[in-house]
Amino acid sequence: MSDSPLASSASSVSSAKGAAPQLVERAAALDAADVLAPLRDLFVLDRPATTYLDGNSLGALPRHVPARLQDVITRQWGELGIRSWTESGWWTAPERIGDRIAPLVGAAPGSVVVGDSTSVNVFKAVVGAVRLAAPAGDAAVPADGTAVPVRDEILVDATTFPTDGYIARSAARLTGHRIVPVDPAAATGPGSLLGSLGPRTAVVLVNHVDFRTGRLHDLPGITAAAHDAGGLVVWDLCHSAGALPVGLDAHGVDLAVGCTYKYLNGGPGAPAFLYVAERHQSRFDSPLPGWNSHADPFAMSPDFAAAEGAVRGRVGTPDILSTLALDAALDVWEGVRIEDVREKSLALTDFFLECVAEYAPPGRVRSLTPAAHAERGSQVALRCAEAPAVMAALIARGVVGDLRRPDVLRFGFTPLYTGFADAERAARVLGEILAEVPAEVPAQAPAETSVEGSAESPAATPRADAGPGANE
Ligand SMILES: Cc1ncc(COP(=O)(O)O)c(C=O)c1O
Ligand SMILES: Nc1c(O)cccc1C(=O)C[C@H](N)C(=O)O
Repeated sequence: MSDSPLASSASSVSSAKGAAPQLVERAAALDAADVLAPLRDLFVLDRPATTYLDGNSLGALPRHVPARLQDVITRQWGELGIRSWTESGWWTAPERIGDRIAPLVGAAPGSVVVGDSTSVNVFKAVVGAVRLAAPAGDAAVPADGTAVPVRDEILVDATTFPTDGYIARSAARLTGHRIVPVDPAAATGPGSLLGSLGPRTAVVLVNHVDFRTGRLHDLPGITAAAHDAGGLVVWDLCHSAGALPVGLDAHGVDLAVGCTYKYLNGGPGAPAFLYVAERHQSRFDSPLPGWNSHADPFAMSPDFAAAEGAVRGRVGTPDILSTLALDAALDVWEGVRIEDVREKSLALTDFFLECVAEYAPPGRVRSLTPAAHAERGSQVALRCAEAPAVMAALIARGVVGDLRRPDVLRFGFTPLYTGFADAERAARVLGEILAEVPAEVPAQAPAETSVEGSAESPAATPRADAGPGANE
């Protein structure tokens, strides 16, 4: 792998065929003024050969992680062996590392724990939330005999990453609730999240940023509205943790989950995290109470007594190698302000859209990502009729984004290591490829954001993912 400093990458871009000089110069100026630019050297990036825009699927490797893992394996495991559970702090790693993630998502110490996959944590959070809400079937019957509707509905983001939907449906079957699919982006009306809240709402499960379109949902507004209706909210932060300020405590979120292998760079299959608001912790009743969630695990008691705090969200023995790789990866956040990350993320995605408008032949791609900053996460999704061939060609030329079938090109922008010259190069290579790949059908779908101009709400896209193909 070769890494080169920003300056040499900018000069290689400026001499590139077909580059628009004003964009190359702007990219160089923006990179030079970027307060986060020095962090890029903390990562292994195959530059200039590769422009890595897939940190919204798998974050890049921080340089120091291999040596730290080597120590965990050879010294902590090899030499200390079983003693490392105490002497190397293995036993308390899930809550200690949770406390390192907490400030990045606006959570108090003691409210975040790492472990298991996001999917498993969605299960814990949804069932836990249902148990915190008024139990289904427990209708209060007032003196006049009028039945009060029970809280028997789980509202689920209809555009959710599939695993959340599958797990919510299973949780609903187990708890006797019904699933109500809702559109979290629609302001009001039938089918909208806000319009579906009511006295039957027990729990709302929403993705903070839509994995496909990059749309950022209104966490403060949805949380407040769900509470006004008497329900609880579970947020999936996979695409926002480490990409933008979340403010879990400030906005009164009940429970949240997220993965650590995207913007937190914890590595493939790194453990996920679970947030339980302080005010709910004493009543949080995990559906997966394992011995690691017990108040005194080594009592090995047949009776379960839940630990205090976020620790009760643990289940069984943590995956120490992955957990400590994540621990090491989090070092790159030392002194980094998430507000600076957000500012750069928006500037990067704005600039990329501007470059795409300059380089892409008219009408070949349309942005599904909202133009409004308040509605945008840290990725750009472009609808393109020839997306599978185009993404394969992009990857072959060193621009690594991903494809979401059938027709979405996704580009993730990770402010810790993505620069403005990367955005310019990616858009330029995309333009070259689009000029070579013949158009299948005119891409003129309405109600999307044209990269050439105005912003409108993107339509929900059909989902047909079945398994990984070329960078899926
Ligand atoms: C929003 C969201 N939730 C959940 C997941 C996946 O969960 P898991 O870590 O269990 O694979 C992803 C991505 O894989 C995701 O984007
Ligand atoms: N977790 C993934 C994996 O193990 C393989 C490939 C992709 C992923 C992803 O994270 C996909 C991602 N959540 C998405 O937004 O599409």
